[in-house]
Amino acid sequence: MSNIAPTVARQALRIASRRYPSSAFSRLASRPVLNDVNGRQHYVSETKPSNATVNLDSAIKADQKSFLNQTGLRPEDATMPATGIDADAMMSPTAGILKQATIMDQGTRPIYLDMQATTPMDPRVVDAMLPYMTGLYGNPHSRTHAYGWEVEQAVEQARENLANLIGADPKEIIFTSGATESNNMSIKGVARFFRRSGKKNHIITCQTEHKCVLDSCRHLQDEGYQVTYLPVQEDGLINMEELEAAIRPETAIVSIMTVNNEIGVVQPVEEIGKLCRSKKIYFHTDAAQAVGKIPIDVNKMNVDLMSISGHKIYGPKGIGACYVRRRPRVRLDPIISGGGQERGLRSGTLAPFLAVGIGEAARICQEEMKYDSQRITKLSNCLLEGLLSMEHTTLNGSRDKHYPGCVNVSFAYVEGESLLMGLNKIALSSGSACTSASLEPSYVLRALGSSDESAHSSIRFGIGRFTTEAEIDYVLNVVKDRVERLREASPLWEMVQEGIDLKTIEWSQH
Ligand SMILES: Cc1ncc(COP(=O)(O)O)c(C=O)c1O
Ligand code: FES
Repeated sequence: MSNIAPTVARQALRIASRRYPSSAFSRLASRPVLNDVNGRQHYVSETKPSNATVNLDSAIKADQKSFLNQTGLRPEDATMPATGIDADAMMSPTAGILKQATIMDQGTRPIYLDMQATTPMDPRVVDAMLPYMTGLYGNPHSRTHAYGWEVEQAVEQARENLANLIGADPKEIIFTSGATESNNMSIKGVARFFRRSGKKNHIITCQTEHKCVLDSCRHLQDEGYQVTYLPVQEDGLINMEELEAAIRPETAIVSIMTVNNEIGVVQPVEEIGKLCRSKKIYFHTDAAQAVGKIPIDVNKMNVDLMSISGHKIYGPKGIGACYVRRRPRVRLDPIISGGGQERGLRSGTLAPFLAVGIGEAARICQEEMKYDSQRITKLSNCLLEGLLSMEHTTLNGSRDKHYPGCVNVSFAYVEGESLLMGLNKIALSSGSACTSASLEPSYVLRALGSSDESAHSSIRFGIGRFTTEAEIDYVLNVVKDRVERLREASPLWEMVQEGIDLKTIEWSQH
């Protein structure tokens, strides 16, 4: 079907473009098509071939080559440590670094280092989705004709890809709108099922979870549930003994995330799973930041429910999945009722183009995890070594139990917001996207025991599949420069340089 699908889509496009000559349809229809080695067709972007048809390595090399052509730099200059390169010169319109920030052609943009908030869609994902937005428009739940069958087949293939990525059975994958919905569905669903049986009324989670987990628990407290919010240690990890001590006979579910979105620490999920299984308690993990980035096996980890998000794995926004174990069977009440789709757990017509998107994203993640992980680790080490070479600079969270694509660093004696403003040519965040609008210090860093000042002076650098070495060089150079300048302007920094211990000073109150 993969051979037929794009052909049908192109036919639909041709018809639509004849009918609406000045529409997006006609622009799409006039784009040339390339066949890949499997005979699949891909639309070619207006300026360069789709990445679907080129090896990523050669794409990166081609990008570097055009960067060098534009800048006139020699290859050895472009890859050498950042110190010799003037950061502002690199950002000049002729330098091309801004354009390198995005693989799409949407004009110049800041360098994107906010991969925890969202990732750009991989062009191969866009290619896979396109036919399902045009010619293949059937309802996947239609059983009586080909329009339904052909999209159902594509949705099931996507389900299989996701299942393969986490070592599950495709029947255990429930499509949702994203990790927020999957978290709500898992925690509220299990809690409400148990309340009906009147046996269990206790949940265990952790203080550094994503807001949607914490808020789901708060809602359940309003409904009469008891919730334990476990603290974390200084390195951001939970203490297994504290978890064990928190378990009660009435505990229905333990919800602890795999990779933290602010500091990148990896919780001991395998141990948590083992403990929960031995106590016959369901284990849910929010793996939005982990799936596709680090190896995940739901059976090895004894996970019963797992939340996954499309837009964190180079797939589309608005779709995610929930892994719900079948053996032993996990019981939960659906939060969305209706036509009984998705094993009755999530009613509503599926969006096939989004399902195909997350499925293709999962396939690519699985195929390229080793390669991506090596690249990201190399870039991350480079960035981290460079940042930590500045004095009074620390990594937040554990260094060894850590996903390298998330580097959260505290710059003492620098005000975080001023630093972010000084770094306006880099898209960065000082915490999670949903809370960064407030100037409150991050609750995650506070839970690690950071002071307000330290939490305020922290920045999260998110490295991903399309981040380049030149970008990291540039970022390192500018951050060093801005931190130095801000510190030079700080009276506190001057006192520290003079050897005064700030803790011994009694500040007068006005
Ligand atoms: C750990 C974690 N959980 C849940 C979410 C929410 O995911 P979604 O945007 O798919 O609802 C995010 C993303 O912000 C996240 O980082
Ligand atoms: S020196 Fe390796 S990424 Fe900068």
